[in-house]
This record gives sequence, structure tokens and C-alpha cells, in this order.
Amino acid sequence: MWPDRRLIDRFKTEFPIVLAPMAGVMDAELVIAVAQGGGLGSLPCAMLSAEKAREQVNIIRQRVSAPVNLNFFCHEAVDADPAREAQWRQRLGPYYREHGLDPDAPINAANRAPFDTAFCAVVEELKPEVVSFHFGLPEPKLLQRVKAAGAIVMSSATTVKEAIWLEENGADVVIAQGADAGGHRAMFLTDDIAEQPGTFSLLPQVVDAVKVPVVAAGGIADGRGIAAAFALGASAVQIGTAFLRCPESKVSAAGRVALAQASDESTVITNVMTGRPARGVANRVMREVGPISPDAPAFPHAATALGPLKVAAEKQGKVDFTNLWAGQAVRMGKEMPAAELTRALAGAALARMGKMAG
Ligand SMILES: Cc1cc2nc3c(=O)[nH]c(=O)nc-3n(C[C@H](O)[C@H](O)[C@H](O)COP(=O)(O)O)c2cc1C
Repeated sequence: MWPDRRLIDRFKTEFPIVLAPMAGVMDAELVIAVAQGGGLGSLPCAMLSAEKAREQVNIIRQRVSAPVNLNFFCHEAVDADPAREAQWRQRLGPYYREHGLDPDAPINAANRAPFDTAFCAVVEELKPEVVSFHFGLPEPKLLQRVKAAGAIVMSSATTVKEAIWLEENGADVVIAQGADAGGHRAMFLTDDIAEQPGTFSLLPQVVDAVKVPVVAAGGIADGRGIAAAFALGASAVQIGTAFLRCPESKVSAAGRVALAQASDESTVITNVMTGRPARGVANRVMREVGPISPDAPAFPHAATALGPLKVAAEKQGKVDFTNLWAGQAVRMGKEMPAAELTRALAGAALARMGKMAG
């Protein structure tokens, strides 16, 4: 019934629906729920230690017998630059004073660990069926080890050039991430956010440019979007934002209110929250300091000085300094159990495709 079964057959899932990995707002619980609904659950590991990632995978394996995708960032880690940090804290100084915080107090450094030998050992030990990367691919030796462990390797492209690069460098599946998508731009050959086309412009061009199966990501939130992605040549879809309001996500109470009130005009691409461009619901610091600021320290260090502000504001029920990543289809997110949502998305897509064929 699905017009393209390449990824259903490779992933061995009931539906060609991948839960987007969403670091910071989900854990094993959402992965399990989507897997139970017939989709491919993805565990984001960028904000976990190798030990914590292992623990989460074990929870998933105990609760559900289904394939799983482990997701890692593979950016080039750079040390914090003390001069830029100091300048950034100064820029945020008025907010510190407003919240009665000491800008000179020591703060826990923001952590987004790139894929390394410790994570690779977790992959080799736990043998996830799929491993996806954001920001390119890891060094060839590590990639080779992931493949030798039997994982299907996916990575996101934001341009046709990146898609071709990923295929040439060993990706088994390319995720075409459009500008509509929530979260960090996966871009790794360019840093110009203006270059990223929207999902439905990028997708058919990527499908034409590579031989490997393509997953569509960005702004897909219902059966119509999934059917449209298949019509344009996708073999699966990766959906994040639509799952954020599911009870199994870890979005805070204040975040849920902001998501429920968000509209398609309320998301912006910003670099102030982490130092790398990402799309999220606009909050106070994004509006007043960004959305793009040359002062933001390199990824992920911009997040460090925002940490205490986030905690202080959230105590007052505010998301002024919280990165609430979400895509342009944020209004279409549903507050329903994730397994049910997965089945509803698949059913609606099949019904829509049936109508289109009829
Ligand atoms: C809250 C949030 C966090 C995200 N974190 C990650 C991540 O950790 N790793 C990753 O590969 N992609 C991440 N993404 C991007 C997704 O992989 C995907 O491109 C995006 O969710 C698709 O667009 P949509 O949100 O409109 O469905 C994140 C997206 C969101 C909304």
C-alpha cells in the first residue's frame, strides 16, 4: 500500500515513519511509544553520556522488541573561548541582574558531545538497527566501525550538495532536512542559513541526485504531508515537532503552553541559544538579542551562560531563555499518546494516497 517500501523493508517497521531524535526533550519513553505504534523510534544521544545512552537503550530493549535508531551529533568540538564567553555574559548581564543572578558565578558548561570512541563502543555493544548523524558524518574509521556493527547509517542534508557528499562518504540513507524543520540545521558544508531550501523544494532534487533512499524531514505533521513527501519520491518521513506535545515527551509544562499557543509565524531560526542556527518558538532572548547575533559563542557554548537564566525564568513559568525547538508546522502538533499518533499519521497518509491514486 505504501508506494515505496525500500525503508519499511530495511528498517523492518510497520510504517515508514521515523520519530525525529530530539535532544533535550525526550528519552526512551517516547522511543518506545512510537515503536509500539509501528514507527522507528530514535534516541537522541547528543546530550547524554555514553553510560546514560547505554542505560536508555537497555530500557528500550526491555520494553519493546523493535528496531531502534541511535542519533549522534558529529560537529567538530571547539573549546570555549574565554574572551567571547565574557563578552556574551556581559551581553546577557541585564537579564542576570533582572533575575537577581550573579553573572560571575561559576556555571556548568553546556554539553553537546560529538560522536567519539566511547559512543562507538556503545553502538558496537548494543547493535542498534539504525544510527543517524547530524552535522555530517564521523571520521571514516569510526563510521566503518558503526557499519561493521550492522547499523544502517543515515544523516541529514540541507542542500543537494550535502546529500551527494553524504552518499559519496558512506551514508546508506539521506534525510532531506528542509528549512521548515525544527531544531538545528544539519548543515555541514555551508554555514549560510539562506541556502537551505524548504522541504518540498529540497526533497525531489535530493531524490534525483542520489541513489540511496531519501527520508523527508521538516514541516511534515499529518497524513497530507506524508502523502506529499511520498509523491515527491521520499521512502520515509522523519517527524519531530508533531510529537512534542505527546504525553511521553519531556517538554516542560511551560513549554507545552508555549507550543499550544504557537503558530506558523512564531518560529524563527536563531543562533543565540546554542551558537548554531536552529529553528524554535521565538522567546524573549531570541527576539531581544537575536534571532541571529554575532556575539553568540561557538556551538554549544552560547548555551552555557543561558543556563541559569533558563532555570530562573522557568521557575516563574516562563520560557524566556528556554530553547523550545519546533518547526514551522508547530500548530499541527497533537496532544495525544505517541503510539496512537503514529498509527493515526500512517492511516491518514494511506487514506490520502488511496484517494490520490483513485
Ligand atoms: C525539539 C527538537 C530537537 C531536535 N534535536 C535533534 C537531535 O538531537 N538530533 C537530530 O538529528 N535532529 C534533531 N532535530 C531535528 C530533527 O531531526 C528533524 O530534522 C526535524 O524535527 C524535522 O522537522 P519537524 O520538526 O518540522 O518535524 C530536532 C528537532 C526538534 C523539533
